[in-house]
Amino acid sequence: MSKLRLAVILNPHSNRQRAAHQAPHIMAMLSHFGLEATLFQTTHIGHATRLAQQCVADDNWDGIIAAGGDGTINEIVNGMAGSQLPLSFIPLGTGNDFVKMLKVPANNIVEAIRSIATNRLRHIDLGMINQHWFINGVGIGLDANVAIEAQKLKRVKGGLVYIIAVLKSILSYEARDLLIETDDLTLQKRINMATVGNGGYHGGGFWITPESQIDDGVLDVCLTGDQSRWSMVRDSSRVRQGSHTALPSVTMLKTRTFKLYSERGVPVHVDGEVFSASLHEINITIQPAALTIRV
Ligand SMILES: Nc1ncnc2c1ncn2[C@@H]1O[C@H](COP(=O)(O)OP(=O)(O)OP(=O)(O)O)[C@@H](O)[C@H]1O
Repeated sequence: MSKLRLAVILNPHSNRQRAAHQAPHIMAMLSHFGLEATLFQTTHIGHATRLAQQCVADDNWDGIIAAGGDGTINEIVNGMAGSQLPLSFIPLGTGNDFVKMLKVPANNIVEAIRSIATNRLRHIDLGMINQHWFINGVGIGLDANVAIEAQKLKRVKGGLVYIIAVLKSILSYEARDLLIETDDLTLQKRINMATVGNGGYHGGGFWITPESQIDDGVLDVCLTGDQSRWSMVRDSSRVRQGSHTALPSVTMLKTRTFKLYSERGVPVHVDGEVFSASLHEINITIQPAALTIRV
């Protein structure tokens, strides 16, 4: 069998620039495992989308490897829409939430590449929010405020960023009155946080939608009602274990469509990156088996 030709799209900026140092090791390991790879490094926000579009148009590759975190994967997926080209993952990000659904080990480049070399293909679902693809999830409200706060913490490293951002958001975010429509119901409720998951882990390891499967054709939704700041702090450890779903303040739903209207704008993150500081209308759908992955 001829060697697989793979385009590696690496974001040197991932995990506070730590990813930049990994490029030589990644290329050496790809070669070690018999893969023919070419490295493309992103130079600016949005560049991974352009590079992925170019790879699809070239018609010269057997696949793309996303070397970065969830934001990089999101940009690449948005450049690959409609393509059959398989996507693989070398997790180099801060949260690396999406790959937790794949058992691809974070911080272990050798194991990630060994797994790519086994050449197993899978079809997975993608979500779409207001004409933009997502692979892992959308966070609305407090969850998105966490992403906005995390962006501001330029000097803090690793997982600590998310812990500080979560605590700051719990102290400052005000719940909104939302109108939500799913496949089966219409809800009018004061909501602190709404998470719409294709994957199950969000915000750096919080297992917010623990029943999520990336190939089941449905979105899992977690709605958290208005609650006291103390109960939010108390419950956050339960969210890490996914045992929050039975709490009275939590509503879990499954749906293929999710619409939201809010008079007061809500902050939104998509795959962990800030999408908007204030949206009044959100339209989310699931596109079953929209992406081929090689993992
Ligand atoms: N050369 C670059 N300089 C600055 N920002 C970049 C560059 N290339 C890409 N980016 C932006 O960096 C963002 C964050 O990258 P990424 O998600 O890979 O890392 P992370 O935030 O550390 O990880 P995670 O999302 O898993 O927590 C991407 O959404 C992308 O827009």
